[in-house]
Amino acid sequence: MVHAPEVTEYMKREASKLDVISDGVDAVNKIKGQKFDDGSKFDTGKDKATFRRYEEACDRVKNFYAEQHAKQTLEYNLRMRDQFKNTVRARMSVWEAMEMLNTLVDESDPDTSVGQIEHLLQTAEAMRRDGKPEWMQVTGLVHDLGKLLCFFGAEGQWDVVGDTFVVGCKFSDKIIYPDTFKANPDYYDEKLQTENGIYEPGCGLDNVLISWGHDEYLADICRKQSTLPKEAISMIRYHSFYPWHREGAYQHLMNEDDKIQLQAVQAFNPYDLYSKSDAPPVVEELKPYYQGLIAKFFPDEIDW
Ligand SMILES: O[C@H]1[C@H](O)[C@@H](O)[C@H](O)[C@@H](O)[C@H]1O
Ligand SMILES: [Fe+2]
Ligand SMILES: [Fe+2]
Repeated sequence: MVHAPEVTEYMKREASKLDVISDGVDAVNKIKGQKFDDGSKFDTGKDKATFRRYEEACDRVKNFYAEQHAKQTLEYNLRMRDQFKNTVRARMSVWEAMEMLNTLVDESDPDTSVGQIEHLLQTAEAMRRDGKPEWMQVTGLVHDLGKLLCFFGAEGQWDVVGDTFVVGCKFSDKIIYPDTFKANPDYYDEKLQTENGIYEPGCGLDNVLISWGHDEYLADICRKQSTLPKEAISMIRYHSFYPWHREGAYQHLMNEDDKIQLQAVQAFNPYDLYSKSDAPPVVEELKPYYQGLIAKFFPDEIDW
């Protein structure tokens, strides 16, 4: 994997800001014990502890996860990957995709009920305010575009949004509402419920099947059709992977490069999560700036 020099430099600066040592397991533990969002200057205007309170969430959120955890099986995952490989659902620009998402309200999210175009602009704007590099701002801008799946024949929202986890090995107890996996057929398959399941220890997360949804879908599109660096692809692919990037699960499946990718994802996370309480952005005012950025990393039209 080639890392552009400016990306490597950026990651070094982030790492030193967060006081993260590059040894992966330690990095996770160290980050877990401290506030890894300290690198961001923006003020949420809301206590950070009030985000992601799933025990107190409304029934909409609880029902969503009950359904998702019952239905995301290994078999389903493989079927979806196969179905998506080499097929195109639509052709449109990044901005058109953002507008299409405008009407979607995410049922899994206890922290926001604004349309997705606003959430994307809030994320990117928080990064811009903090002087983050352009490739990262554009990553913030597009990171949830995979939710377009909702318009492309998804069965519901359970196969599009929500936190993600690994399928094909034991369901981690670091996933929210872990008891709900008792309704998943894989839970009763002994081969799939060992620590490693179908994987080799240290195989690297590139080789691991993450539950199907907007992250896997968009990461694949950006890998193939954008010039974004690997760190950006990881920010997209793992941004919902809270059991890993926040709770430290699945360390036994990581390889050396995943340790670097983890730092990138942790640098991304506060902008995604805490910008949800920012004032709603004025879409038309921001459009020219972000269209300029999009043009630097994406072709005019994308195969979705
Ligand atoms: O409810 C949210 C939402 O669906 C986000 O887009 C996803 O990235 C999060 O992980 C999830 O918790
Ligand atoms: Fe997301
Ligand atoms: Fe998001």
